[in-house]
Parts: sequence; C-alpha cells; structure tokens
Amino acid sequence: MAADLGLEQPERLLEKFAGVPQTMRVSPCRQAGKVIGFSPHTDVCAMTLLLHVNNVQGLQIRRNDGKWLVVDRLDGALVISIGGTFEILSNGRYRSIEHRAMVHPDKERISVAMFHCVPAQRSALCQSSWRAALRHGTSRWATWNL
Ligand SMILES: O=C(O)CCC(=O)C(=O)O
Ligand SMILES: [Fe+2]
Repeated sequence: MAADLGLEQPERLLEKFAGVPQTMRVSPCRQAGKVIGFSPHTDVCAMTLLLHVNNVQGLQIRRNDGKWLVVDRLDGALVISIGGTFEILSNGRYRSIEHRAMVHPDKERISVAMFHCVPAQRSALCQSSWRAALRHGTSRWATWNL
C-alpha cells in the first residue's frame, strides 16, 4: 500500500500510524435479532487489524448495493480494514468500508482490534495535512511530515 501511494520511504508509514490495541466484549442477548453490538460505522483511523478471539461470528460489511454481508470468521485470521484517514490520504483509492457487529443470542463475543491511528496530540496538524492531501492528491503525502 505504501508503495502504491507513492511514498518515498514506505517504512515511515509504520512510524506514523502507531497501533492502539483494544479488546471488545459483547454480552449475549436473547433478542439478538433486534439489537446491534456495534452500530454501523467506518473506522476513523488509518487501518484496523481485527481478530475474532472466540468462535462467535458477528461482523458484517455493507456492500455497494446497500446489503449487509456476513464476514466469515477464519481461525487465527486477521480482518484488515481501511480507515477514514487512509481513504482521505489516498484520495479515495482505498475505501473505508461501513461495518457493524451483531450480538449472539447466548454466547459472549470477544474481538481484539489494533487501531493504527495518527497520535491524538498531532491531530490538529493532521487535519490541515488532510486538507492539503485532498487539494493536492497523493503525491503530497510523500512529503507529509508530522
Ligand atoms: O468486533 C468487531 O467485529 C468489530 C468492532 C469494530 O468495528 C470496531 O471496534 O471498530
Ligand atoms: Fe469498526
């Protein structure tokens, strides 16, 4: 992805978007068909790595036709999603997908995410950089300094 974005120093991507881990536990609910664990959203960070820890499926992504598609759980596999930061920095070349997570009627659901984000204290500067990225396209990203 870094190469595709035309970065002169692809390894700098790792430095800029440090990972913040978070564990999510969603309690079972008998009325699972009527409630949502995580409401529809797109992640704001650059990239999310998600691991479904126990054997309880629940993640769904919204397809272009508006229908929800179940993301099958694969043992030990990470689900990697693009966040809004990357969508902006790539001028929409990489799209942040809308997703949600459903609850299970009788099993707790546990997932662990690593959100790769711009550090919060730098966000004001980032917002002006995003605007620059939008104006000038991805080539500006190569010289984007935090
Ligand atoms: O637990 C999941 O499957 C998704 C969680 C999620 O979308 C999030 O925390 O942003
Ligand atoms: Fe999410």
